[in-house]
Parts: sequence; C-alpha cells; structure tokens
Amino acid sequence: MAASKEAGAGTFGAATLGVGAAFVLGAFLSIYIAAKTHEAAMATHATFFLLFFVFGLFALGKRHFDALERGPAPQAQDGVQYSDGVIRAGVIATLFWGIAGFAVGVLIAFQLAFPVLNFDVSWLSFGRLRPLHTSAVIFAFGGNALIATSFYAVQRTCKTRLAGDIAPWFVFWGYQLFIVLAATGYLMGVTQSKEYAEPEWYVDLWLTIVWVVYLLVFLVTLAKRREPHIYVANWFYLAFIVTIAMLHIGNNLSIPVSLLSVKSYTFFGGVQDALIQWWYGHNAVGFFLTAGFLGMMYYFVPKRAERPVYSYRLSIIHFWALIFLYIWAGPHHLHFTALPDWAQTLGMTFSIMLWMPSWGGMINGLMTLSGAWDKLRTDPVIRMLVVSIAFYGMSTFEGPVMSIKAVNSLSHYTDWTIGHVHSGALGWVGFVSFGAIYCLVPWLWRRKELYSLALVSWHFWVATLGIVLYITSMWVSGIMQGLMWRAYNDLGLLEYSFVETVEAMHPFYIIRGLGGVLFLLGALIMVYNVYRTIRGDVRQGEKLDAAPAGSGQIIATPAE
Ligand code: HEM
Ligand code: HEM
Ligand SMILES: [Cu+2]
Repeated sequence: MAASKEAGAGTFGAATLGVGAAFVLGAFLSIYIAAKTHEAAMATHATFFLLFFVFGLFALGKRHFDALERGPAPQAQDGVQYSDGVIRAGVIATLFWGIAGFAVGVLIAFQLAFPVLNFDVSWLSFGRLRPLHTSAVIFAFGGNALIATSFYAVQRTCKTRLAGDIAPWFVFWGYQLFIVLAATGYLMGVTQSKEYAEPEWYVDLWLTIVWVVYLLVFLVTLAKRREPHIYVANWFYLAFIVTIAMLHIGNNLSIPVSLLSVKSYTFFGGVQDALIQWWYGHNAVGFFLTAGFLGMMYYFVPKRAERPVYSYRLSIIHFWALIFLYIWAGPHHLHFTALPDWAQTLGMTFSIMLWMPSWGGMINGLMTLSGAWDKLRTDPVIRMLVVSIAFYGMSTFEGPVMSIKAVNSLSHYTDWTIGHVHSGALGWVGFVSFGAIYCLVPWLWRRKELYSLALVSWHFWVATLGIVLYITSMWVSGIMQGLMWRAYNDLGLLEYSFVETVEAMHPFYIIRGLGGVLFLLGALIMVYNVYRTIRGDVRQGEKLDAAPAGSGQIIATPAE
C-alpha cells in the first residue's frame, strides 16, 4: 500500500494538496496576527508560524519534484521499505535538545549556588530558565527520543512501513516548532504558570494538532501490520500517546483573551485548578516519563541482549496495573493543601500500590538478561540499559515512600523532591534513551557497530558519577532543609531563619552543579561517538568483543 503510493508520485496527491492548502491558510492567519497584534511576543511567534508554513510549502514542492525523478528504490529490509529518514532526524534532534537541556540545567544549578549568574537580565533569570530546562529535557529531549524510537519499534514489530508519507515528517517538524515556541516564549516571559504545561493557548492548540497526527500515524501503522500480534512495546507507546493527548487537552482548557494576545485564563479555579494540574503533572510523569520509556525498554533491551522478554505474561499484568493505578495518584502532589483529606489519602494509597507494578516492570526488564549476564561486562550499551532499569526501580521505590503523608511533610518543598526527580530523570529517562540511541545509530546508518564502545563505557562511568553526585547531594541537602525548617527551640520559636537554611545548602548546590557538569560531559562524549559512527569511522585498536545486535527482526514474540 505504502509502496504503491511511493510509485505513483507523478502527480500532486490529494494528501499533498490538502496539506499544502492548510499551510497556505496557516500562513495567511500568521500574517494577519503578526500584523495586527500589539504584543511583541505574539508577533514573534506568529512570524515563527509563518516561517514554518512557508518552509513547509517549499518542502512539499521539493518532495514532489524529487519524487518525479527518483532513482532506484532504497534498500528494503524483510521485504519492507521502512521509513527511517524521519527517525534519523529524530535521533539527531534528541541529541541536540539533550545537550541544550542539560546545559541549561547546569546553568540553573549554578545560579542557585551563585545568584550573580542571573546577570540581572530578565531573559537569563532562574524563573525563566527553569521551565526552559524542564521543557527542554522532558519534551524536547525525551519527546524526540520517544517519537523516534516509537516510529522505529512500531515499524519493525509490525513488519510494515510507517503510515503516511508526509504525516511522520509533519509530526517531526511540527513538534520542533512546538519546542521552539515554548522555549522562546519562556525567555520572553510568556507562560500560563502550570508546571510542565507552561506554554500558552496557541502553542497548546498547535501541539494538539501535531499530537493527533502522531496518534493517527501510530494507529494506522498498527492497523496495517503484517504480524498477527501487537508486541508489548507498542502498547506502552500507545498508552503514552493516548493519555498524553487526554492530559494535555484537560489541563490546558482555557479562554484566550483575544486571537491577538498570548494571554489566556484557565477554565478552573482554586483547588479544582490545582487538582487538574497535578492530575496532569503526575500522569505526565506516569505516561510520558514512564510508560513511553517502558515501551523503549521493552523493545531495546530484548533486542540488544538478543533474548526474548523474561515473562510476556508479567508484561501484560504490569501494563494494565500500571495504567490503572497511575491515574489516581496525582493528589500526592497536594498533601496538606486545601484539597479534601480523603482525596489526599486516596492519592497516597494508590501511590503505595504503584510500587508493585513498577517493580514488576523492573524485574521483567532486568531478568530479560538471564542467561546473558556476561553482556554486562562486554557490552557497555547493555550496561547503560540495565542501570537505567535499576534507577527506575530506585525512583519508583522512593516515590511511594515520599507519597506517605508523614514522609511528605518532611520532603515536600525540599531538595529531596529534586533528588527524586533526577534519579528518575537522569538515571532512568536519560540512560534508557542513551542506550536506545547507541543501538539505533548503527542500525539506522547501516554501520556494523558504533565508532567506539570504549567511549560508551566512558560516557557510562562519567555520567553515573554525575548522577550519584547529584542525587546524594540533594538527599542530604533536602533532608537537612526539611529538618531545619521544622526545628523549634525551647521557647517554641523557630530555631533557624530561612536564610540560614539557604546558607546551609550552598555546598550541596555546588556538588549538584558538578554532578550536572559530569552528566553533560558524558552526553558530549556520546555526541562525538555518534558523529564518528555516522561518518562511518571505526576507532583504531578497539577490541570488539560485544557482538552487535542485528536489526530488522522482531526478537521477542510471546513465548506462549
Ligand atoms: C545536566 C543535567 C541536569 C542538571 C544539572 C539539572 C539541574 C536542575 C535544576 C538546578 C533544577 C531546579 C531545581 C530547583 O528548583 O531547586 C532542575 C529541575 C528539574 N529538572 Fe533537571 N537537571 C538536569 C537534567 C535533567 C533531565 C535529564 C531531566 C528529565 C529528563 C530533568 C528534569 C527536571 C525536572 C522535571 C525539574 C523540576 C523538578 C521539580 O519541580 O520538582 N533534569 N534541574
Ligand atoms: C511509583 C512511582 C512514583 C511515585 C509513587 C512517585 C511519587 C512522587 C511524590 C510523592 C513526589 C513528591 C510530591 C511533592 O511532595 O510535591 C514526586 C515528585 C516527582 N516525581 Fe515521582 N514518583 C514516582 C516515580 C517517578 C519517576 C519514575 C519519575 C521520573 C522519571 C518521577 C518524577 C517526579 C517529578 C518530576 C516530581 C516533581 C514534581 C514537581 O513538584 O514538580 N517520579 N513523585
Ligand atoms: Cu506524582
């Protein structure tokens, strides 16, 4: 089906014309808004939209004329012409945004230690750079990694080409536009002040369009699969895509002031707004930072280890339990607030139960290596993947503990939360993505192996040391901070002033910053390694005892 579409590219297809028409309309709307608005930020963003549509039109035209004079069809695998170009672009975007996001993380870490680094410039102030960091690492780095790996896994496990010709590219470029709008918006002070959902209404609408196309590409690819079974990684990816759509729309319901203004007012007020926000925020962790990356784990760990998933049955239980429990746990972000007590207790209870399916997933991932444990020694990519699973286990144990109200009364608002976040973010999300990229690059660029496995090993150790410095310093700093806040003297007065707690945290902020530098350094080593691999180089004198895992076949179909 897809192949015939490729062959029949002689005339402008209906899809090309439809998308072209939509882009023309979009361009005119952008010009109108840019010309009429009184807000500099809106004018800037309308111009970005305009550029997107104009370049989009050129790209459509170029694609059409290239198709007219296309040479012999590219090489097929398993008799399928996979669409890999968009995945290659996704891998590069992941690396690019990863470096940007980590670098901003390092900067804001040092701003907390040395406030002079705010430079008295509003654009560079901590308040604007912090959401820039969180969005860059979660949505730009993590999101691109998820889109790219999901496009890879769904094609290979369904033995069919990705649905649509233009659609996957629209998802890719549309998503990059979303990132640029969000990031530049924060710098200009445009935000609706909802954590992890800072972008304003027009950016939200744009993301909704992109996301729906993403969902359609994924679903139609699944529907035209040439394998009877839908492999478990796809369920996790699908749960991620569907739930993020639901959360994004729910939490961003708002009324814009006018078509020409960036400002909007949220639908909800007071504690209802808080509850919706943390229903969103918690499940963004659950479905973006967890379910999506579990999809990655379920594809890349078995592939790299060349072993089937340890227990397919466990993966099914793990899946349903995880998605059922996660959705109720959001109130653990609102302990001791105006939220009714029963709701807080409900959130706590579901969080504690969540420990079980989380560890089910961890066990399934780790035990997939049974019989291949020697690969931990010989293959640093496997080592990276395994350690990511270990961090997943650690943060999903810490989370339930922190959700207990007695514990949360100490940990809430402190650096302990920040430590928890980054053991999940750096250890789990970061490492599983790095592992997947190290697998993907040789497969996508048709290289035998990476330029250097020794450099992967360096990346692994440098980054691991960075994570350890980050999270241990935050545990100490966080618990100290919490204890200092609640310390009373004999007269019943507070023992410490606020500024004394800030002073006490200073050394730990420096340690955290250094940890961040190491993590960033590791990522730069990866970029170099990937660059040399793409160029087709192999490092001299390197002993390759790790057998490269082949690509193109489904390694793990159900054992039953
Ligand atoms: C070089 C690596 C990194 C450094 C140095 C770093 C540093 C920081 C700093 C200083 C903060 C603000 C903490 C505060 O307000 O007290 C922060 C927040 C945050 N970072 Fe990172 N970060 C890094 C990587 C990442 C990655 C890879 C992710 C996710 C995949 C991530 C996710 C987050 C999140 C979600 C928050 C907000 C936490 C909260 O509000 O509780 N970070 N980071
Ligand atoms: C069973 C799994 C988990 C549970 C029950 C859980 C629970 C919690 C709790 C209780 C908090 C503190 C809320 C507060 O005091 O404000 C928290 C914060 C957070 N957790 Fe987890 N966690 C889990 C797994 C994870 C994982 C795997 C990640 C990252 C990949 C993660 C990312 C975060 C983030 C980003 C925050 C900070 C939210 C904010 O205030 O900005 N969590 N989690
Ligand atoms: Cu949560």
